[in-house]
Amino acid sequence: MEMRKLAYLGPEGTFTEEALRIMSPDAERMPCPSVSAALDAVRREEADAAVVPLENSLEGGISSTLDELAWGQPLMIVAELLLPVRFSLLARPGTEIGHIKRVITHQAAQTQCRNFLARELPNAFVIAAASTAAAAQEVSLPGSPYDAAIGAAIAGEHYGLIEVASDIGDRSDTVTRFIQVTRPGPLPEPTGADRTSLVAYLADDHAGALLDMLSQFATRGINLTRIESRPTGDGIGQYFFHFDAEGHVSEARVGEALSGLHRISADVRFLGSYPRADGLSPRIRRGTTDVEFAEATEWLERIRKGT
Ligand SMILES: O=C(O)C(=O)Cc1ccccc1
Repeated sequence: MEMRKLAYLGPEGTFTEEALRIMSPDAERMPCPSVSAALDAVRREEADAAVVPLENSLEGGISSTLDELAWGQPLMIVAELLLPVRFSLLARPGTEIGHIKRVITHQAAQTQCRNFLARELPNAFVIAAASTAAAAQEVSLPGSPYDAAIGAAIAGEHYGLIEVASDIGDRSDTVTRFIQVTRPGPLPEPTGADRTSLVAYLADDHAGALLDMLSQFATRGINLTRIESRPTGDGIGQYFFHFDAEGHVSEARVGEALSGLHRISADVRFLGSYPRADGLSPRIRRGTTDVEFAEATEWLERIRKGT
């Protein structure tokens, strides 16, 4: 079998690379300079799949990924992974913490190390990089204007930096959710512990418009694991919604909720049904099993035929 080629948020040494190595240890790796570049590599068929960060337990959704999935040529999530992340302060050998004035890192890392930065480096400027490894690489360049990077300890090793401080995250139990994305195709088989992701755009703005969308899930007994509003770009107050729901679209209650959502929305983009990394199965409410949906459909057919 030909080796699968996986694009990811690079360069070498990102947390995303760590996630990719766990998800697909045998794949060929294609580091990309941004989430957009990784997803576009899949769209252009230069890669079979991409691994990108989606969500963090401290910060919520990673906006760049959410927006990339919502617009452009559709892509489909086929797998997810939860990865605990630990941050280190990385600098060129010989650097003392007292001399660090300019720090570079990924925005998600900055937010997760906010307390450390306020306490230990209150006067340092923090500059955003495309990834934590891009930041480490930048600090390693001769004549770099940056004194330190925040990233994985392994990125420090890779780019010849030392760990000035380790485990500097505000919480030690922070987890990041990474996804593997392909071009639309056959769905992963249902496992009984699945997640379905989608985005929905409002048909018309009215009181209770979001409640109407949520009701589609609620009346079918579907628990949501994430909901996020993102601006459409059309002006202040114009939003669309990301939903992660428990279950697989092949299950009746999830399918019915999605058709209901389709009826009341301007557009629904299906982003995939795939196994949950935590393996948790939903509690299925009475009256929402596949058997009960099938019985109800048969009953309706009988009364319509008058039999
Ligand atoms: O920049 C990285 O290394 C990434 O993979 C993105 C990221 C940044 C901070 C926390 C989790 C993921």
